[in-house]
Amino acid sequence: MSSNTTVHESELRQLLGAYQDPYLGLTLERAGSLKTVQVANGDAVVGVELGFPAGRYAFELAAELERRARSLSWLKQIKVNVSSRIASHSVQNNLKPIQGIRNIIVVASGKGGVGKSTTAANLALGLAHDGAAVGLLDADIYGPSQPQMMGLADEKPTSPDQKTMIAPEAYGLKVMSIGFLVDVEQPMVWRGPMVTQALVQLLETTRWGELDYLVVDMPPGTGDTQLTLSQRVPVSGAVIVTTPQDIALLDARKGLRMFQKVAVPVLGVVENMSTHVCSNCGFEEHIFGAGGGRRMAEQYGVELLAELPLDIRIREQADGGKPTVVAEPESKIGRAYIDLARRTAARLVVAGLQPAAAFPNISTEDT
Ligand SMILES: Nc1ncnc2c1ncn2[C@@H]1O[C@H](COP(=O)(O)OP(=O)(O)OP(=O)(O)O)[C@@H](O)[C@H]1O
Repeated sequence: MSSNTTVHESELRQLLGAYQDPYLGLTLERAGSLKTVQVANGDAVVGVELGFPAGRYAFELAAELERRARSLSWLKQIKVNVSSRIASHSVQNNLKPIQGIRNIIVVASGKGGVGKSTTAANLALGLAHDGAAVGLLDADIYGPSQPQMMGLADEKPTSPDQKTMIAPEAYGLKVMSIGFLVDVEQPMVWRGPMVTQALVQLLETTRWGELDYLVVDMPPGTGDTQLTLSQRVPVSGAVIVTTPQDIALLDARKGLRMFQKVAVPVLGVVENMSTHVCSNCGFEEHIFGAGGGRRMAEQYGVELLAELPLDIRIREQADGGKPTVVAEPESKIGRAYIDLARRTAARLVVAGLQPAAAFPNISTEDT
């Protein structure tokens, strides 16, 4: 290799390595994503490997890096190849990961009705949209809504061997729900330990196959059931869904505290129904005040993963069995959900690189 080539390679590596990835919030160098840089006679080939599913962003990133590289006077041609490799991230240290499932992401809320299930469905679909193998476990025992939302209300799991269950599939996702097995019209009268046991069994007896991510729609709230579940399920990270009122009433903070207690990294917060979009004129308004989610995220040192509007289409599409990411992936809201998925997966990567960054800055004395 000529010394010129070595100099060119290190110049190119330095230039591209300094690129700040918007999802990771880190440079490619710091994230360890710049895998190969080869230069021969002024022609360069670069390999970038992201730790999260990137979908179209892979092409956008490649184009951006190629554009930056063209500032180098010696460069004749460049080809940047961006790929994704999703690693298994660590789980609470007393638990064993479930074979075949690389990462379990739980979606939780401080209280009911904040849009946790809708967010979980669109997050799972967003990850799949970007190319990941994804499963969705509806653990919302008090109101299992994933069968309806995923258009699987008339489906049931099958169990040819009477020991394991084959989950129904929708939009490329394996979906398992307590709602497939119990009558959703009947109020659940199970006590905490029964709930946890049933859900752990559901998780362990489903044939998930190889999954990059299993998204778990948790029961709403932060009581004993949720706490035990967070201790029993080997979780890589948690997403907390809130509304502006939830933030004002500090319900969301209970969620942060619960995951801190069980040493599960909080990947971030989603502020749902943060604005209202008028179905007549499309006007978007902060009816509950602006910036609550951002302020809370800053205060507790967690990421604000998304701010989603209160929009009738989100409800209609979810209730109609076709959540926004599949109904309208190119719409503003569809793109916001896909962005949420990328951001969440990227936070897992960062949590692996900088473990302390994923723990909320909340004192245990706080209630
Ligand atoms: N951003 C939104 N815009 C409009 N409607 C929404 C939005 N998010 C959720 N909804 C609707 O609000 C209702 C409650 O949402 P969802 O079931 O997701 O909440 P949840 O927090 O999971 O509730 P639960 O605690 O009862 O399980 C649903 O009808 C859903 O379609």
